[in-house]
Amino acid sequence: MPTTLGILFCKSFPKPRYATLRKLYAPNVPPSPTTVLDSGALVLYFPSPNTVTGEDVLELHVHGGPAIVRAVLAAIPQCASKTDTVSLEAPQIRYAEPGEFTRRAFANNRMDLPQIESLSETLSATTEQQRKLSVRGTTSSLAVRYEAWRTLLLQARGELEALIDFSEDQHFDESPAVLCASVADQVQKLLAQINAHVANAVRGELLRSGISIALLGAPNAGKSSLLNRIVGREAAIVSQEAGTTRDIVEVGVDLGGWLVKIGDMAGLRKAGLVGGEAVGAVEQEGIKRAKQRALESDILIVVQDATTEIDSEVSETTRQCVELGINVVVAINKTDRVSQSTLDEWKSRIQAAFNVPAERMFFISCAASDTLSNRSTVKSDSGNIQVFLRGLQAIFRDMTSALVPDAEPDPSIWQESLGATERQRLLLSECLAHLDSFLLAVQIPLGDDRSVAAHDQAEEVDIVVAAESLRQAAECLARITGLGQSGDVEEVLGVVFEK
Ligand SMILES: Nc1nc2c(ncn2[C@@H]2O[C@H](COP(=O)(O)OP(=O)(O)OP(=O)(O)O)[C@@H](O)[C@H]2O)c(=O)[nH]1
Repeated sequence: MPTTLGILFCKSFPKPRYATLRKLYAPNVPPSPTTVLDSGALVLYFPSPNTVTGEDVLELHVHGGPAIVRAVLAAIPQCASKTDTVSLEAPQIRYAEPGEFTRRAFANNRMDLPQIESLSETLSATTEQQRKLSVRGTTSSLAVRYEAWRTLLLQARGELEALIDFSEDQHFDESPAVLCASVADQVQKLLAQINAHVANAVRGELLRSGISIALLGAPNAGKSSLLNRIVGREAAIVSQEAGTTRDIVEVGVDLGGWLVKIGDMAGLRKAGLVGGEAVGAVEQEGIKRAKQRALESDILIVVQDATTEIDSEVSETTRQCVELGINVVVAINKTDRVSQSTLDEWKSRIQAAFNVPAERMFFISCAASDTLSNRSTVKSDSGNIQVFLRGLQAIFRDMTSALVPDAEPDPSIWQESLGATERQRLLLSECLAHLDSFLLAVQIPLGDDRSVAAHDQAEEVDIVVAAESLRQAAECLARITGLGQSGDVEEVLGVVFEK
């Protein structure tokens, strides 16, 4: 196709992969100084197949004036109206549909489906960690891994089906029982790998959708003040009046490269009369929502006023969060109002109340004057807020770094697992369910005590059912890479190009 456009240059077609300076002329009229469209365009020609789409690509870098751009765009379709001396046939020239280059790249095997999904994420990445995550997925390594797993399953299924296809007197090098055991062994190893991959994909999801943080504490503990210090603006109302925050105030912020969603919530206190003051229905509803939000968070920050006692409602909800495995951090606030000896006492009190290790305990003062909006330039850290933020970031790093299975020779491949998208993760979970069915069919115990020893009586094993489970598991992997049902490809491309 680009050779057709040679008519624009009135000169030799540029040497492939060299940036060449060319005048662009109006097509189909004798070239003259009056038919020049752009006096100096940079032209780059990339012949297929090693191009972004796998097809010939011609890039015209013209001067940026709207009139020049308009004239060149108007001239391009005219190139197709007559064949020039170089091209054999005049192709249709039209504007590309949204995402068409990527679609063509996929059709010409220049990109696989996981790469396209990552490209979509690269384009929507807003934080540094999201950028790193999406860049990891733009190589073809994820697709290569899925395809290797699928091949392994197809081979395993082939071995099993040999047992069905051949007659009983057929000679096998291995007995059916040994063969079943060997296939089951391979499947169990694969299952462990996919499980580790899925666990990392869940961690990657935290980077993509943001880490959810809940601020929990008694009324007036300083939750809104802390939120404002973290985000560097007055996102929530701060007041001396207890019970100021009624509903959840959600704020999304980029903290050191991580997207976090912080929820400032109503202060917890028991329903009924508190200090002669009634807790109204609206506040009660706020407290209910606050507890729920805490239980659904990835990180719970308990804000404790250093001048008051620990509230029983706060400690109860915190304990529930600890039981759920939620990361709990305690920020002892208003340190400007108490002595050092009181602060020392707080350490043991917090440990006893919440069982939180010392590195998850921070002594802060939200009343201190430096603001976080200029935190990169602030040298002093009055209020210890920056120490607190660094502590939080260490937790983010911990929660979002790849888990590497023991004795893994190449940890880098597990980094890439973080880049697996939610669609891939769901299909992998489906694949795991089929592998479990397979192991059940060959009667390998499920659960932690999985044994690689196959059932001695291989004749009792339902080989047909087992082989079918392997086929379905392999199909899930095929759907991830776009080798499965064509509907999957269209669905993914549709979602990506919609964005
Ligand atoms: N001295 C001192 N006062 C603080 C500090 N942090 C917050 N305060 C004050 O404590 C009061 C309550 O602060 P808020 O941030 O509104 O507390 P809250 O926990 O959001 O309160 P509710 O919305 O009622 O749950 C305000 O008057 C703040 O100025 C601090 O570190 N030191």
